Order: sequence, then structure tokens, then C-alpha cells
Amino acid sequence: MLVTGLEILKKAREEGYGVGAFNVNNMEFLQAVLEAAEEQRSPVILALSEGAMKYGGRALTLMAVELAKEARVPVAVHLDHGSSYESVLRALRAGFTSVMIDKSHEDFETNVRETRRVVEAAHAVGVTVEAELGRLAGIEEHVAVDEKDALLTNPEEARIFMERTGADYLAVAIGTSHGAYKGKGRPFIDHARLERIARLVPAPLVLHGASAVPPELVERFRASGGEIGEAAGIHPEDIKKAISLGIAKINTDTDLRLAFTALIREALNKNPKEFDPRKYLGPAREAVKEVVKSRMELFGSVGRA
Ligand SMILES: O=C(COP(=O)(O)O)NO
Ligand SMILES: [Ca+2]
Ligand code: NA
Ligand SMILES: [Zn+2]
Repeated sequence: MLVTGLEILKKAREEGYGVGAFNVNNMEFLQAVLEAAEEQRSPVILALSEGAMKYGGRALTLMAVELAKEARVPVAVHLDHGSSYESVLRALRAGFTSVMIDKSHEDFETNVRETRRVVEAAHAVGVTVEAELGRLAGIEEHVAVDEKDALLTNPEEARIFMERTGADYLAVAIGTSHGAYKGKGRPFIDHARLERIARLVPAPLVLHGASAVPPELVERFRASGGEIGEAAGIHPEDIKKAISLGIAKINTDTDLRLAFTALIREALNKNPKEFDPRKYLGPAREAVKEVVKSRMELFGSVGRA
């Protein structure tokens, strides 16, 4: 059933598990994520970025909202990294039940003002809001505290920010970053900082840039002809610890893309004569579904629907 992001995330934070927000760009990703959620009896968040909405248009947003309504588990349809008030309005009009306004690159007062404005519009139509404070950036452990404060989320600022904006959940910067190159080896995750934020912010917390970029997946991508450098993702133990400290929504995009692309390459390499898209998109869809199912196991959301 189609529910708001807060309905899913409030329960997750209270009960100490995480819920995956999986970025989808096409029919196969949508089907993979929803089938995984139903098989795992897990709530799930379908995340559409502005790029996804541009690429898929009404075909994608209609499918996402209608399939969410028909799903046998709770599903929220979420605008990922909304960059403007207008973009949020388009998502609201498309029937989304969760919207992110990402003004974390702006100064504090601008972020507060813009987020507040989105909260008013979204709440007026029963939709919940994700905001962001702090700069997503991979950061070395030894980096000076004041430099960390300049980049990562400041706990006291987070408290004030959530009180002044009325946002429903907060994306925090604690050392993760988007994409396949999150740092050298095991990225440093500032759990002490997260603990301080969680003590001051009772709202569900969100972790961006959380893909694991597992070595076996990177290897499979390379073996199929893909080119990728020294890739590194977030260690599963760091994900579990972050969830135990208050993270309720975990964003995964890169792992799905790597799986989908590797399987397509493999299928095309295996049979150069093939030109039925279902013969390579189908196996790719299955691979994405398996990644989603394993992420749900890691997050602890299996059986929570
Ligand atoms: O934060 C993400 C995805 O992060 P990854 O690149 O680690 O999958 N989407 O908003
Ligand atoms: Ca941001
Ligand atoms: Na988001
Ligand atoms: Zn993100």
C-alpha cells in the first residue's frame, strides 16, 4: 500500500531497524525493488531523483505510484535530492508521498528558509519531508575537528534546524559520499558524531551514499568488460552500527547500477547474436532484486511489513 515516508521511517527508528530507499530509473528497477520487498515482507521506499523523473517521465512516475498502491507491503514514493521548490511541487502533483529538498550546499539560513517553505506545501497535502544538513564528503579520520564540523553535520545545528523547519526526517553527513569511490579502503564513518546528533534529533535519520560497492560485484563488473578504478563502499558493519544509533533510511543506488550493468554486459558477451532486450534486461532485473533482498537483510527490515 502507498504510505508516507514518515509512516515507514518513524516505526523503523523506534524499533531500531533500517529501511532501504532504492533509486529507480526504469521498469526493471521498479519491478526488482517491489518484488524484493514483497518476498522479504519488507517496507520499502522507491526513490526517484530529478534525473530519473527527466529520463522516465510519466511512464516512470505513474508506474511507481500505481504499483506502490497495489503492493502488499508499505511503499513510499520519494523524490530524491529535490533541488528546488518547483521540483518538489512536480513530485507532489505526480502523487509522491515523500519529498527531499536538498539545500545542504546553501548557508544555514537559506537551507532553513527553503526547507520550511517545502514543509508547508508538502504537509498541506499530507506528504512528509526529508531535509539535509552537512556536506556529503568522504573524510579522513585524522582531519581536524573544525574542518569536520565545516563539512559533516553539526549536532547542535541539526537540533535547531529540525525545530525551525518542521522537516520529518534528516539526511546527515557523517563521512559517506555518493558513487563508487567513497574513500581509500574502508571509509571513516563518524559514529560518535551520529550518536550526538541522534540524542538531539528524535526524527528518523537518513544515510546517503550508503552503497557497499562489494568487491565481488566490482570484480564481476570488470570481468564483463566494465572499467572501474579502486572502488570502495560503506562496510556492512558500519551500516548496522549507524542503524543502531538512529539511521532509519538508507539510500542505495550505485550497487543496483553495478549489478544491472554487469549482468547486461555478461548476457551480451555470452551471446553476440542476441537482440531480444528481454534476454539481457531480464537477468539484469533479477540481479538487482537479489542485491535489494540482501540489503533488506542487512538493514533488518525483513518481515517488518
Ligand atoms: O545517496 C544516494 C545513493 O548513494 P550510493 O551512490 O552510495 O548508492 N542516493 O540519494
Ligand atoms: Ca546535499
Ligand atoms: Na533522499
Ligand atoms: Zn543521496
